Amino acid sequence: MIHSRNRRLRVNESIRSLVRENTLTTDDFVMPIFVMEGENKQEPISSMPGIFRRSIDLTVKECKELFSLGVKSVNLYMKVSDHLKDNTGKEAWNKDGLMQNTIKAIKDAVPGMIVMPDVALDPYSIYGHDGIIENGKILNDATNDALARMSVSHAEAGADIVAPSDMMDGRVLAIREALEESGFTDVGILSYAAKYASSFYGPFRSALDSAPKDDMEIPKDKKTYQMDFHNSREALNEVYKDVEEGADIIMIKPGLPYLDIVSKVREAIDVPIAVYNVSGEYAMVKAAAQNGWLDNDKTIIESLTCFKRAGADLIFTYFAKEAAMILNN
Ligand SMILES: NCc1[nH]cc(CCC(=O)O)c1CC(=O)O
Ligand SMILES: [Mg+2]
Repeated sequence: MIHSRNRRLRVNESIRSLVRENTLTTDDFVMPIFVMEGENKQEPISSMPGIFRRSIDLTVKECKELFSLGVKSVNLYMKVSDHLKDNTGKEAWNKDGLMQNTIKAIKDAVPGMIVMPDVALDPYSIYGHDGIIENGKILNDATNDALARMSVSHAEAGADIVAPSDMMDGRVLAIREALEESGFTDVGILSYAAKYASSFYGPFRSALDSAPKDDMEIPKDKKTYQMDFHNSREALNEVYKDVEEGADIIMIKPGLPYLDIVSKVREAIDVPIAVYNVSGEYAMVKAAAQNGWLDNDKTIIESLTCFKRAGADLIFTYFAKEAAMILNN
């Protein structure tokens, strides 16, 4: 006769919720946002149904809505006009640039919103790379100087936390030192510490027109700086270094196919862990849901909860608004 019956704790929703180990709330969400020049403009991103590029005014409106739904952080990406792109990425630290003006506008309208600008050169690079290029190579240290200037200009505009997503070595230290020297001791760094070279970034790159250019003279992919997806121990090596250099929060990216990495890093470190449910993961769920092959709402909540189970504290997800509406109901 069996005495131990695990099904006892599953007989109804009340008992299930009583013994539940992880809970998803809107407190966990960071919403990535795409911004473009202009006024009263909103353009759909075809590979990401339900996601738009918006001008600053409509972005502010969206932020108010997000905040009222309980989403208290946004991660900002700029669609940079072609004529502003070059190899140095200098538009990235223009005091009057699209990013800087967006940060100011959001902090003015929704002061409680945690604003996390993306720090990386790719949207500003004529080559679509996260670094400055010389003789066909991505320069590490020169790129770090640029990222530090960019971060300080974000802090001057009012950013709460800068989020370097480039994967140059030593950039967390370079950014931390520049922020300290400029007096921004309270501006945090969320570092994309273990970021893999992934096919799941496709829809994002088309949203910003930021894919590496097909040119014989430059690397055709990001494999000399982003990590090799065959590796897992290497993620710890990356994370330890960024924490030592002063990262306040570290990020694992992509998300769903990389939950083993999240779990492994969770066991190794005690700083908050962010995970990025990237554009390709969003596109897969949306495509299946639109075909009636998956239940949209249930699949979203299950996927996001799995990030919590794996050990993530914060979730960057394009589902943030939709998931907040589902959870609030
Ligand atoms: N610095 C680039 C950057 N920052 C965030 C993403 C991807 C996000 C997503 O796919 O949702 C990328 C793309 C890339 O590395 O090419
Ligand atoms: Mg690193």
